[in-house]
Amino acid sequence: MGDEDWEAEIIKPHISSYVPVFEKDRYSSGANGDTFNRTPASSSEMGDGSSRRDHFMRSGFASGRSLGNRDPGESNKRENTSTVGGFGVGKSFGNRGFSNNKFEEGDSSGFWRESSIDCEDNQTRNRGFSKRGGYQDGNDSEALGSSRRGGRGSFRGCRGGFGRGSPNSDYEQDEGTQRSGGIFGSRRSALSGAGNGDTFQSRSGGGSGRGGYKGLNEEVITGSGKNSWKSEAEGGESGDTQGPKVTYIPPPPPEDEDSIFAHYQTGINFDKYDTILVEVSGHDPPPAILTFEEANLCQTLNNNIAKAGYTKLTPVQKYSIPIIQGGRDLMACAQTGSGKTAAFLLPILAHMMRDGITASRFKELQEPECIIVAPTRELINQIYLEARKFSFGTCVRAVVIYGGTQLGHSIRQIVQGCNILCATPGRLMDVIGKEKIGLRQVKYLVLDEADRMLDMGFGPEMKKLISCPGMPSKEQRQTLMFSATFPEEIQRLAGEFLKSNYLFVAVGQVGGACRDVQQTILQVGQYSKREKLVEILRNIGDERTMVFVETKKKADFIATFLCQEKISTTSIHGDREQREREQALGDFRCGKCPVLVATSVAARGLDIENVQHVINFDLPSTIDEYVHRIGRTGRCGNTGRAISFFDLESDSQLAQPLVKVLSDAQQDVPAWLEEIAFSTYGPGFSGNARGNVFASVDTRKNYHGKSSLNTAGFSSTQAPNPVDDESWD
Ligand SMILES: Nc1ncnc2c1ncn2[C@@H]1O[C@H](COP(=O)(O)OP(=O)(O)OP(=O)(O)O)[C@@H](O)[C@H]1O
Repeated sequence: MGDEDWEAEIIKPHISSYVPVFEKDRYSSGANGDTFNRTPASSSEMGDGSSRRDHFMRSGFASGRSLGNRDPGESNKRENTSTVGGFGVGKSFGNRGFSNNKFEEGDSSGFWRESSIDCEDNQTRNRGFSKRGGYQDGNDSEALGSSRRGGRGSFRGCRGGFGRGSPNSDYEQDEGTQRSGGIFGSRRSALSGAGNGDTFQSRSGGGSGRGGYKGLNEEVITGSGKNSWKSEAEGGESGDTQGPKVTYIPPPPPEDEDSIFAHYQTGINFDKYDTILVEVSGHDPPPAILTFEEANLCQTLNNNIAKAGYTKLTPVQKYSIPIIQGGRDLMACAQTGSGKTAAFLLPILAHMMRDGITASRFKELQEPECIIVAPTRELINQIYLEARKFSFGTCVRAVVIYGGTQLGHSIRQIVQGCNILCATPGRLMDVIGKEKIGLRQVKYLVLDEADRMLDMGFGPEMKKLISCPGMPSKEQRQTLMFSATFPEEIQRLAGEFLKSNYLFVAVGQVGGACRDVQQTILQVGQYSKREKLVEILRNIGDERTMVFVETKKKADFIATFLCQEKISTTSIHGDREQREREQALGDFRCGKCPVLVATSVAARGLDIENVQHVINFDLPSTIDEYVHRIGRTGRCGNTGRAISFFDLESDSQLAQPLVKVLSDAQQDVPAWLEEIAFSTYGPGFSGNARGNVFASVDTRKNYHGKSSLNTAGFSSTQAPNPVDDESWD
């Protein structure tokens, strides 16, 4: 059953995007009201669905935020048992300033491939955004999320019908949602969507007074004509003159050395990294290094590496560090949790130390030598913390800026001096537009989660970035791309950003899952999922667990449900305020809430100690997303477990790639899953056939891959890839 059904069901009463606050006298609530302490439920409370339901309905929602007692999957099968509480108490459905504006779709430029996949929101948005003021009759939780933000008027940017990602996910809805319509041109006057010339209505229209179609909680990038690269700083979230201001200033990270260098231990399988095959392709790659000493880093960097607890290089580091030090462009693909961040930070820092830096404090225009972009706020913040750690005690100053926070705060950070700028794309374009950041000195451009940064959600932004005035051409800068997954079509797009002689490093199988994660696929129908989830979580006890669901509203729903079940839970997704997102992550990190229900916004990059379990309550729509999600556990040689609920009705299309990922990672493949894969794809499908170890490698057909064990000296005798005269670049 689709999400639509659920949305239809919940038209009234409205559902808050918040995990509700519960009655304090009954339950011990977390600091932000989001949490419950996990205590075993009494059998009477847990007895059956109806008692749970009653309990759930009775249980408070003190703020009047209510939630229907069903998950999205149950909507039209079960009787509607809408809760008491109504909506809107304390969460206004104020004047959102929606209008009936229509935006002509602009030219989608042809750079990005179109697909026929429609975005989630063509329907829901059309329901939702046509009202001026008042509340939306669309009544999805996104709408509520918007209203929560006090009438900011938002447009989430239908993905224009050409997304690889899950149409209902909010993954893109961090920085890129509202921009994901495949926009290259003006944001103000035209909204590129599917590129088919159709029109669709803006959710926010221009009525927000914010000058366009910003996401629920994002800054917008817009402009037209010669200024089209510029941010609509004056009208955007970041603008000071229009629309409600985003005032959130994130608390500064702790400054003491212990906190800066806090790290978790590598796991028992860390040494097994040495047995992973590595393939480097491209002309004339430098030899890999085996030790940190061989990298010839300066003493301060070496000290910082030691304080960070790094004694041995991971494979991606062994290969990437010399490549970057050699001045080459790089596309590197290595499994989740295997140290890609340090693989680019260390050589960049080494060069900056060697070459000297130019930025000075309190210059109006700061000109960083390095720009790092990542798709989510939490991830870019994490990268910043790594940059801060490795640059500790040096003259290099790293700064982080991201959406959902006060622009003035970002600018204040920048003007204090900025050599490495870690940014989400939207905020980056804002500060460029405000002429706080100049690009002339950029020597290193890093795209973390590069496949995500280049897809239709962020790709247009990235293309704008490299076209910005002042940005050195690709020949003059070093461009570095890292991810655990690199679909071939995205690799092709990357050519526009990279020098033609870039090197491609594949550690293990491109897009493969981390072998340290034990993967289990359970056949669970959607009506049984909640029960199964509770059963699993009770068995798990207090071990840290991330539960992935497909939509924001479901994240709230499941988090609320788990709280009802007295399982300490918090949630993170794109409709939550940044403050709430950070609080949720903090509560999860410190163990106060051992369960984090998340959408795909948390699927990539997040490195949280001790996440022992990932549960895919809903499987994602793409296998790459699956690989990233389960990669939140089993990091850095530690082991982890991933359990996925496979719903026969909705997940069959994933059976075949799942079988492949499981077998490639040497996991048990359930017979029933193979059967589904077989029946879906016919007798030609051979799920267990591993095929080429590097099934998907460097898409430039004229490059031989040179494989080696990452002991660097040893070269395997793998047959060379077929050579083709033609190279796409
Ligand atoms: N050489 C090393 N020795 C010890 N720990 C390391 C080393 N390299 C990285 N780590 C640690 O391993 C963890 C995972 O690293 P990182 O987050 O860079 O992985 P990643 O490959 O970027 O993962 P993802 O694909 O999920 O983004 C971090 O806690 C990091 O500090």
